[in-house]
Amino acid sequence: MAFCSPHTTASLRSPCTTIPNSGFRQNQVILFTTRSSRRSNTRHGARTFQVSCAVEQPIVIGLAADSGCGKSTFMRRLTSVFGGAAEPPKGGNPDSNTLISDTTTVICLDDYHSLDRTGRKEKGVTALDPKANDFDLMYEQVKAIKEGKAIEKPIYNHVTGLLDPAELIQPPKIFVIEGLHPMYDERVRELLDFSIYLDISNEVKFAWKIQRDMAERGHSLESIKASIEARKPDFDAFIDPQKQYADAVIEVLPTQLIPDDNEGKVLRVKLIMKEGIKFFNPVYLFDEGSTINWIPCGRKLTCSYPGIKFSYGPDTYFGQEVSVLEMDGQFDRLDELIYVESHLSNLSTKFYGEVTQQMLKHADFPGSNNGTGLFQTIVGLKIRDLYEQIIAERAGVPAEAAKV
Ligand SMILES: Nc1ncnc2c1ncn2[C@@H]1O[C@H](COP(=O)(O)OP(=O)(O)OP(=O)(O)O)[C@@H](O)[C@H]1O
Ligand SMILES: O=C(CO)[C@H](O)[C@H](O)COP(=O)(O)O
Repeated sequence: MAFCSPHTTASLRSPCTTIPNSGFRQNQVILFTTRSSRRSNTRHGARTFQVSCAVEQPIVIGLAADSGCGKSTFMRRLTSVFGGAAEPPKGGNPDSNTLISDTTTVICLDDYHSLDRTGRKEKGVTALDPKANDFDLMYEQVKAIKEGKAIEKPIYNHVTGLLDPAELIQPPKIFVIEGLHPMYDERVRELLDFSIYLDISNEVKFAWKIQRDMAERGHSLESIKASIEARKPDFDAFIDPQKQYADAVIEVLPTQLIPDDNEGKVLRVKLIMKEGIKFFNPVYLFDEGSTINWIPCGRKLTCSYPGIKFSYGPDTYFGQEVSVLEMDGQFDRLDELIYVESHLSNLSTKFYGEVTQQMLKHADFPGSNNGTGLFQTIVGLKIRDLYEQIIAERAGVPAEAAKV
């Protein structure tokens, strides 16, 4: 237990002062307890009370996906839910893969490649192969962060293909590990408070890769095809199986609204949510646990061809009970999303229309007119809620008191 200052009246959001050699620092998650009784004197709402404060350990979120499958876009939506912009560490390596905001630090697990680009080529392994990654170090460092300790994390430089000198990472409130293998190693998996897998079907992955790598990186169609084919066996062996461990999966498929569609522009997106996860109540449409098909196009929602279809219901996924919310099609007018939002429950919003507001705020992000953006935003809100509930439980206060 570290003291802010004895007998200070403070609010839940007040920062502690730095306590030398304590491992505690300013602006970390702070829990308040009185010395006499934890529960009876904790702050809720506008009441304040005399406190001492202890810094809590970060919560750890895992986000898994193949390269080019929307992890960065998802992270931008997540950090926005917490209210701040994420930036690379100030004054550090310009090729750092890390993004830091007031609340979150996102590290890219590519930084745990044990073989650089040349090393992989010499050994004939891809970056997806566990042999090219240092899982012992990954485990030790994620564990250290979770215990509230700073780490010296290596950097994999995507510009040069080399392993650069390490960067200092301080424990944040929310630590996100994104990349190819957040749920691969059982020890790392056990450290995760919540995990997400972005499951992009081959057809869609191909369409996105072409769009980005041809338009933005000058790659040829043939080289993109070859790169996808070369990665596929290792993707199937080491990356894809992680989805069975995820608490939420966002699955992106070609639309079923256009027969034999091969353009990949209209998407069918599923949000697969595991049942029975502490602090995570799956979102539902109309009636929890029922099976629902809903075509909202009409007076309240403008839909051009091929329209929009929602489905919701219980299912099983790798033998586990899940709820699945599905959206096929795309929005014509994003402001009308409020109509859809008003029919969804358990969204963990703080006010009516927060999903729509978030979507409008980032209307220029890829996927903002379809289920990818909608479900990424919803998962971001669920993570905020999970965070607040974990913090509240640790503090022994009602969840309301730990709102960010
Ligand atoms: N929801 C989406 N809808 C359409 N295109 C998308 C979507 N998400 C991502 N993309 C496309 O995929 C590209 C890669 O997205 P993003 O940078 O978020 O992925 P990433 O997983 O972080 O990639 P990498 O690991 O290679 O850095 C984007 O430039 C965009 O072209
Ligand atoms: O799958 C990847 C994850 O982003 C990359 O291909 C891997 O990190 C290797 O990077 P590079 O191609 O820059 O050498």
